[in-house]
Amino acid sequence: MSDYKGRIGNLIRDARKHRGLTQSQLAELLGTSQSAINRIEKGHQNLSLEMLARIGSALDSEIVALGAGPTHLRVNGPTTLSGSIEVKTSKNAGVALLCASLLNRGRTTLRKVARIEEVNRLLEVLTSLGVQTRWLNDQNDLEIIPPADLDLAHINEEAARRTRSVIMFLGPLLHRSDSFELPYAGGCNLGTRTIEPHMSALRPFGLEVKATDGAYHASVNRAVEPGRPIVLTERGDSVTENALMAAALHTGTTVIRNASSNYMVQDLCFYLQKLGVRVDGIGTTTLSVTGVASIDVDVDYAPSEDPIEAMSLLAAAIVTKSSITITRVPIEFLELELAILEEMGFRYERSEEYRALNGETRLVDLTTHPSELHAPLDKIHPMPFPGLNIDNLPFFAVIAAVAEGQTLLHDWVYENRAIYLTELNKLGAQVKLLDPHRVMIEGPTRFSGAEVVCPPALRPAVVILLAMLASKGTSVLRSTYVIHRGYEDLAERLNQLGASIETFRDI
Ligand SMILES: CC(=O)N[C@H]1[C@@H](OP(=O)(O)OP(=O)(O)OC[C@H]2O[C@@H](n3ccc(=O)[nH]c3=O)[C@H](O)[C@@H]2O)O[C@H](CO)[C@@H](O)[C@@H]1O
Ligand SMILES: C=C(OP(=O)(O)O)C(=O)O
Repeated sequence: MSDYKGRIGNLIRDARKHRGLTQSQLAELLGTSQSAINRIEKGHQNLSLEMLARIGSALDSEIVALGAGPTHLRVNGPTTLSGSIEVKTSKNAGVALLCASLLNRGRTTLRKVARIEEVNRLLEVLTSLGVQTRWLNDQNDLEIIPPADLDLAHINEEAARRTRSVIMFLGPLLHRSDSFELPYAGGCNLGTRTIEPHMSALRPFGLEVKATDGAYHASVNRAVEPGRPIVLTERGDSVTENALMAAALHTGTTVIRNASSNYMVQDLCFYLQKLGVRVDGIGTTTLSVTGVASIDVDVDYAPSEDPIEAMSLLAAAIVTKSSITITRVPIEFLELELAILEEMGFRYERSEEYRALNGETRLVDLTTHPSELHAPLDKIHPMPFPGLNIDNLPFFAVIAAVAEGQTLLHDWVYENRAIYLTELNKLGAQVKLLDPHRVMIEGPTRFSGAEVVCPPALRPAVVILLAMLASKGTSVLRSTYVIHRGYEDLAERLNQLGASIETFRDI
């Protein structure tokens, strides 16, 4: 019995850390004392079901759900990987296209969609609005049929709050309704992520949004139209997507300046073209969109492969000093990353280029060779595309940890992401946080197994998993929902390459 209480205490501690709360902060949310939380976490306290439910809701985590507790991974290392693995389509194009399907009154079929939790949350939201969605086969083809009228009053708030992508409903919805509400967007906990750029991009289409009581209250003034080019205040991916979607159903030509030309934006542009929207300037920072008054077509689109998953697999091969073949790598979105890796001494071969199913994106197969890496001469920092991808930066932390010498990583983008990289120290790395945006990494590292709770951010969580593959002994990575948010069957697929990763639950 006391063991049972201890296990529940551990679950609560993990969920609290995952939310980034101290014991005192959780106590405050529950109207109790820090010492009570301490007793609960140590398993020294009887808990009523009601208290468990309150803790669960304060931590946004179901503490006790029969057979459905959080999943953890047990990793036995060190591993050498071998064989071949195919890159899946991207999370970020997947979610953008799900939002964009709301522009179309006809049926959208998306091919080979990544079957990940972020997509599942958006599908739950779409279903709650009355959209019919259906997985068609084990190839992950997905059919989406919107209703004549969306049931915005019954939006699944719980699902919506767990993803940031719901913010991309603003662009399509402003054409469907004069006033509507959306719950606040979630996503990775990376510090404050402003939505103001979205507002200033959509204001020219008459959208006004007030954010109060946990919701965005949107109203649309149909008399307002973009009279001059829309200049994005940030070259963000989802803000560009929102502006594109708003422009798609605006008759006339809208010019969007300082647009992101990143991979998910390009996939959205190709999809819009299939819907009959004219988009010029794809791949550049000035997009010109000639919209149509209504869209009602049955359309089929295949988003491209995920450059971030490809980078994750490259990092897996590098830290485990393995030779593997990674197929369907969207090379045009990974060229800079590979150039830096080459400078660091990474050896690999690449095949001839071929096209993704969207007929546009250039793909290659890469075969990695075990390489002795050294630190790069200059610091590594991300930039909007064609710079080094912002979501790829964390993978350079674990790569730098196996390289000889000192590497400086500068994540100017996110307030809270670099700090999670210091979790690598639990496995023996030397990652020094210089300030909230910069880490200095000293290699090479002899990783050794440890227990780590997933940080509340997708990429840093995967980085820790990859270091565990290279760690001697057994490691445990707890509460892995955040990884499933962006990767399909990652552990199983790494196991097919020879890793030893077991998935388990506490209760
Ligand atoms: C669903 C989706 O597609 N998510 C991606 C998208 O999120 P998303 O488009 O939502 O990114 P954000 O709007 O949160 O931007 C990321 C951060 O960069 C800052 N910023 C961005 C652009 C800029 O020119 N200047 C600037 O300062 C923002 O203030 C923010 O702090 O883009 C991020 C940055 O590539 C990626 O990490 C996310 O994976
Ligand atoms: C930050 C990320 O995602 P999101 O925008 O969905 O939080 C990511 O993909 O690394």
